Amino acid sequence: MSETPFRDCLGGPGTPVPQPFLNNGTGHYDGGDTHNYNFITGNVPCYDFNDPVALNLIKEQVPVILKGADLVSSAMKWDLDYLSTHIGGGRFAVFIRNAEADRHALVQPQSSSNPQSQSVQPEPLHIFKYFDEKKLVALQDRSTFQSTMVRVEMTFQEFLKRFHGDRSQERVYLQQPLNNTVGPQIASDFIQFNWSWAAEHKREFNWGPLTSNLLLIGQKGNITPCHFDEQQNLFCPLRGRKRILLFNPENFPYLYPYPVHHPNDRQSQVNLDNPDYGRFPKFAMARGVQATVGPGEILYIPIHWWHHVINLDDTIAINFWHKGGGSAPVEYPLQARQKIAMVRNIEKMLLEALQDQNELKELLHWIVDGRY
Ligand SMILES: O=C(O)CCC(=O)C(=O)O
Ligand SMILES: [Fe+2]
Repeated sequence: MSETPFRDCLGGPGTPVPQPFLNNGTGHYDGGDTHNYNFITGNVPCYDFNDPVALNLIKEQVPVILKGADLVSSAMKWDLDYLSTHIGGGRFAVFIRNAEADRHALVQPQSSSNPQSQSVQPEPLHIFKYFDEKKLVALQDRSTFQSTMVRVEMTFQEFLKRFHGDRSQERVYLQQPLNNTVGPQIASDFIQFNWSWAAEHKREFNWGPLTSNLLLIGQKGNITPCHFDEQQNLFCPLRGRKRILLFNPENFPYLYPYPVHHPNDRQSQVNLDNPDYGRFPKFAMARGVQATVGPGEILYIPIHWWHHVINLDDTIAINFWHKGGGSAPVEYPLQARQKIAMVRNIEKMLLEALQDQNELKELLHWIVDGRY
């Protein structure tokens, strides 16, 4: 119970430590976990599913692992074969990283004088840094964005072919909200989720409505780099383990998020595996916690908490994203998450007024330089 919150959890003392990433001699990344990150100072606590201490932590927006959870018991049988048979003929969003595309990107001349864009090398193949396609279309200075990741919609069978392909040449990550194209067996499993638990606790936690259940199917070694979401998240691994590094919202200035208009909005510019302290000196002040979670466990990722997700195995997971709620009375001083929402709104408001993304930086200097 509460006195030994780490007992019997994947990430707790006495449990297997994630094995080092293997470089299997072919020079390509082979999953696992090399790093003892010096900015990680502790483990996320782990409690029984219905332990009131855990439920209270969620209410206070503190990450926690729930074990013995029966929220998605009916999906514990989901594996690639089962999904392949039952998921139906719909199309699924798949992010693709491809070595050939990276080679091509490297020889493209950079047209801009922007120093950032000239020094950018494509990320290693296993990094899936999310980008917002709508923001990409609206981006005025394209030279500030470089990605060789593409999002392609394909059938599950097409995805499987790529999933089992040569991972030194191509990596894939399926990330698709469950929708009504799934076959009747998956729909029936979905209906059997413990929706009464979810509804009751959503109320107790003061969350808004459920927005989606994202299905994620990733390859061992794939990484979703450090970002935050504007949603409350109950993250449920179904197959394989994930190691997740988490930073509270106070770390916002230390993690250097891209500007709100940038396609990589909400992502950190810092590479956690090789931080550039010259460009991002305040990253030295970042402090985080970690969790290794597997099937039968749920990780609560609070809204505005940064998270960096490492797939230690081939994985299948489903999340429950909820709107934040926000009916709590405002107390001063404001909390970091409230300041983040405020900062984002101010950036959006100024952009709308200026109608030019390139003018924003100068205007912000007008406000601050020599004055504050
Ligand atoms: O599992 C992953 O790779 C990413 C999950 C994530 O970022 C989320 O559910 O918000
Ligand atoms: Fe996320």
